Amino acid sequence: MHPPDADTVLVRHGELGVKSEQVRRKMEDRLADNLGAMLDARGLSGDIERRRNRLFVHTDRPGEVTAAAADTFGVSSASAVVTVDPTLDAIETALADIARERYDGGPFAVDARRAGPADQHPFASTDIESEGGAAVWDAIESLGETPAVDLDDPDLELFVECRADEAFVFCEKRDGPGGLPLGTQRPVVALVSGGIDSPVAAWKLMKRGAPVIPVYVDLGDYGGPDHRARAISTVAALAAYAPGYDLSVHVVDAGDVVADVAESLDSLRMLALRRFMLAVAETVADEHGAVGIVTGEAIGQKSSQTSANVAVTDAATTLPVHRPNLTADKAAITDLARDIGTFEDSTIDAGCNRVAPSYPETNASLERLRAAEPDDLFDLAAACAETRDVVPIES
Ligand SMILES: Nc1ncnc2c1ncn2[C@@H]1O[C@H](COP(=O)(O)OP(=O)(O)OP(=O)(O)O)[C@@H](O)[C@H]1O
Repeated sequence: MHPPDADTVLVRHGELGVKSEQVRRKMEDRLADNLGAMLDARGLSGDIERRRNRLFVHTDRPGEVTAAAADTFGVSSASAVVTVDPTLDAIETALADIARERYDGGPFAVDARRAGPADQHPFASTDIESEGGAAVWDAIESLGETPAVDLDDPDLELFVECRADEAFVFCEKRDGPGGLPLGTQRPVVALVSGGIDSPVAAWKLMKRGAPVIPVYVDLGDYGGPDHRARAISTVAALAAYAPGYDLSVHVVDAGDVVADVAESLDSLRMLALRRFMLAVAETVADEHGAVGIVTGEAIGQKSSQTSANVAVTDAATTLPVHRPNLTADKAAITDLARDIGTFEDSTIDAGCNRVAPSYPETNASLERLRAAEPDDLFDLAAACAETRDVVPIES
């Protein structure tokens, strides 16, 4: 919901404000570029104006631009605003106009803030709230309704940000993902299986500014075309957050290796496969200048993810393995998957065969694992990675 006359979207970016001037400016540039790409991807137009600690998008489609900003990494919140003179009269008029158009029953509240030196305006923020509140009250009465105020749980919340030269009046603060603008960190390889967890993990790295290079390891008879298609469609859902970035999926055909490992290893099977996948990811990372690998693992969620097993799988690569889900409960990961739009694709029935053994090791030692896994496991990983397919994804 936005003011009927809104022609500007105010975009806030929380964490950038604490950076040094130089870093902040670079990150703001990146954020403005990413927001521009997001608008283009959605067929929206708008002039992006940069001001200290804020971006302003001047647009004739404020609702859709607000939604686009709220999907852009680095944005903490966005509001479609009407801009008025920083006088009590002008603010009251704007508040009353919004109330007349947007009131739909229930209590209201006015929340005002004033930025800048205290003597800049001949009124305080509390004056805006009380005088503005009275104007809203009258506006609701003029509709033949009975107004009520509830500062804690209003149905209609009206906001005012009053600055030296102008005041912004709005009725929604839409939360963005927060984090940092995409592209402000070096890329990482994302091992994406298409399950619930790994797309969420990749999204979390993107949220902190790191572009991802998705890698899917095709398990052959243990996976199949549906499993592969599922992984690709979860990446397509992630790509909606990253217009202008290449999220092509690197599909590595590992059917023979998986079959071999499944036949020759029992309780250590999954750990050898995970190490194989990390080695595949490292090969792709080296080619693309990526500086880490992200997986969807969470401590103890599966037998291959006990704290002991995570330690032995890590030893397969010299790159850092990022596990942003590490301490998250499954329910929280699933909620986030729903919020970011990957859940639906992740839960398509992929009809794959179970590769996990009935009695998996939960406390593996590196010595035992090295002795059991094929001697040339990492050479095989490099060879499979070399012959991979790259599946383009539209963003
Ligand atoms: N076929 C695969 N291709 C790429 N990465 C994979 C694949 N299978 C597993 N991984 C990586 O290893 C992690 C742990 O594997 P696990 O077997 O728990 O995955 P999953 O349950 O199939 O999927 P998810 O972890 O995404 O829910 C995954 O989160 C993912 O990062």
